[in-house]
Amino acid sequence: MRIVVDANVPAAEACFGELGEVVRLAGRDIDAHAVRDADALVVRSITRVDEALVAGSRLRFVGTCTIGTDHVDETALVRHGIDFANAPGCNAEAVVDYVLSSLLTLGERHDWCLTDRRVGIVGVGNVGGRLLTRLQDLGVECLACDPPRAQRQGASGFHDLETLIDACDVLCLHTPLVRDGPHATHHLLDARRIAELAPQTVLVNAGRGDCVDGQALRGRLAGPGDITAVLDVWEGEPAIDPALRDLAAIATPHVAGYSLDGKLRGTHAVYLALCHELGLPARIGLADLLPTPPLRRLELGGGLTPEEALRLCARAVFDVRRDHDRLLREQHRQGLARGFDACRANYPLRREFATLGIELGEGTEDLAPLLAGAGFQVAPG
Ligand SMILES: NC(=O)C1=CN([C@@H]2O[C@H](COP(=O)(O)OP(=O)(O)OC[C@H]3O[C@@H](n4cnc5c(N)ncnc54)[C@H](O)[C@@H]3O)[C@@H](O)[C@H]2O)C=CC1
Ligand SMILES: O=C(O)C(=O)[C@H](O)COP(=O)(O)O
Repeated sequence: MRIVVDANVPAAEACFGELGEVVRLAGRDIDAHAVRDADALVVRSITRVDEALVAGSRLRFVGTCTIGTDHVDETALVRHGIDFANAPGCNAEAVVDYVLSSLLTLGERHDWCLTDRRVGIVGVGNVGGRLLTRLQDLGVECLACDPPRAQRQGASGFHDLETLIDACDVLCLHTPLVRDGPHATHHLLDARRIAELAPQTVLVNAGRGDCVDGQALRGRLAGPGDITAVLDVWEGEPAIDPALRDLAAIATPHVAGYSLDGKLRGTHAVYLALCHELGLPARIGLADLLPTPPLRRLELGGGLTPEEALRLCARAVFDVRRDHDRLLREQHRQGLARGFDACRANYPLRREFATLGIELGEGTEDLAPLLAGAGFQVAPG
């Protein structure tokens, strides 16, 4: 059994190696020729899996170690009798860490507290739902917008996008890219909606680049310049618009979900699906793959405001400013596309907030609900 695997899938040998011969290829180099003799294909989001890729192959399984599936033509796979799996929820916690790190950074820069903001969440699935829970646990007021869920479950608890645009200080997009149909998300934030954002709004896009009209956003940032953008995803990746990048307060190369935990969950979910497909027992557990985190415990003394304590703990695990700086540096060094991809291929070790245990020293016990709400493990000192 020959299994072609994207080079950016961690632990592929450990998982898929016991099922067959693993052939590693850069995601952008996986083409029809590369999969012609493959039985299974394991990708991430940058390989377009369509009729042209699979038609002349003997593939019987395709797995993507990602949440998003917009790079996969599932109809073509069905046509060719190829089974398909993705990894729902695998890196949702990492994306939430990314959003919290970004908002804590902007709060520090602009002298506001996260807990004073009203946050609108567009797309309340695995990512948006966990963001909602963590923000509410932090005491942040949130409004949710998810028309497909509202249609299925009833409108209670959901608002329309216009309400969020009118009422929220922060707007976080966590929608999949859907090109057609009643809930299409392509340019969900189009020129009109971008113009309607109130001055001082913070827009976070960690869904898909095409959900926002980048040209209109660039115009708003370059013209009035009265809103703030945090962009992890872009139209035209990897050759993103450098003018938009330079206008974004935080610009990162599609790495919001790039915790090691999230990536390994993605690999493991697809491994389980392939084992199931082959009727074989899954011998590798997720715990076998996850190494001990480099920082396991942090003890807080006194003297910090709640927001400072939160920022300190968040930055001990993940600091989004590192990824912003790396993107600028690598794109200046290597050019837009190569720099973008290099940041992702050589991504430094990152763990999730939940891997850090926080001990509360005397006088800091009151911070427990806040830090637990942010996702850390909190133990009394
Ligand atoms: N930047 C990154 O590294 C990552 C980006 N993503 C992106 O985030 C997306 C969301 O991820 P999950 O929450 O795990 O997916 P999910 O499928 O669990 O949730 C997506 C939610 O969006 C809602 N939705 C669909 N159309 C909508 C519309 N027009 N308006 C508002 N809501 C709408 C759906 O009903 C669903 O509840 C993924 O599809 C992927 O494109 C996911 C992980 C990492
Ligand atoms: O899971 C998703 O969906 C994502 O957007 C991934 O984090 C993207 O990772 P790569 O496919 O770009 O490695």
